[in-house]
Amino acid sequence: MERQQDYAVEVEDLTVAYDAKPVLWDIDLKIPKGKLMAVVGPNGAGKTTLIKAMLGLLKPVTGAVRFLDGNDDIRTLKNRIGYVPQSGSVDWDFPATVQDVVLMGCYGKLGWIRRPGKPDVELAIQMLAKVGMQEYASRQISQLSGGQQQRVFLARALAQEAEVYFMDEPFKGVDAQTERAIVALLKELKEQNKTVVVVHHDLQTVPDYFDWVTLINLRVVACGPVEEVFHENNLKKTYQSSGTFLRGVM
Ligand SMILES: Nc1ncnc2c1ncn2[C@@H]1O[C@H](COP(=O)(O)OP(=O)(O)OP(=O)(O)O)[C@@H](O)[C@H]1O
Repeated sequence: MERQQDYAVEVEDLTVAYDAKPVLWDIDLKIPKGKLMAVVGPNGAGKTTLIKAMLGLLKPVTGAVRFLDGNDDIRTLKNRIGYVPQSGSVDWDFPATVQDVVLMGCYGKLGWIRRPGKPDVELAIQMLAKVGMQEYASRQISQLSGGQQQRVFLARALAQEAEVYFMDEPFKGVDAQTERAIVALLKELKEQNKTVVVVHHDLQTVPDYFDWVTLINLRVVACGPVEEVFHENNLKKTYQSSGTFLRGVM
């Protein structure tokens, strides 16, 4: 029998609307622990909205989201849940160095009162090295390219040492080398039994990068192991009427 704690995230009957217009309908999802899950669907399908609603950044019209061990209050889970927003969605008009930004990942563990100490700084530098950005540690975050900022966001999430990560298009606008580095990080997180939910647009790479997938377009078309649900029929249902060119994907 399935037990509550087998799931990293459970979404039940979730409906989300902007200005009374629903953009996600009746979403039910169960994401088992330790999975690398892609969320795929056409532009405007509601992928970012889903992530934000799961994180409590948007208030749903109906529905519930439960995390690890059935906890439905994300505020009590702070440092156990990590979020890498879409690059470009953060406006860095205040002065902060790359290292400062990565150290922000440690605040959940530290609390706001204790200042980060030497071990925290060492962890931050170690995580920057993982994403190939250690030489930029003292650079202002605003003076980095979009792809470099994306890597710093990843380092910040890693420094948090969370159990469940949400990443909104981490591969967007990154070069091939960075893409390989991010894939290696995802695999490393999986080896540590972390759960990672990734909004992803490149259908070709889904079977290589992920073991679980949710196909979404306003509603969930399918959710499950890639080898079971990522097939032409479901892709057609997901992308029909979106005008997306699917030939050559399967
Ligand atoms: N703040 C907002 N106010 C009103 N409508 C919004 C808002 N944000 C998103 N939407 C609408 O909600 C729908 C879902 O948007 P969302 O950004 O979640 O889609 P997505 O699947 O992430 O798209 P993309 O692949 O283009 O990033 C779209 O029709 C979008 O226009």
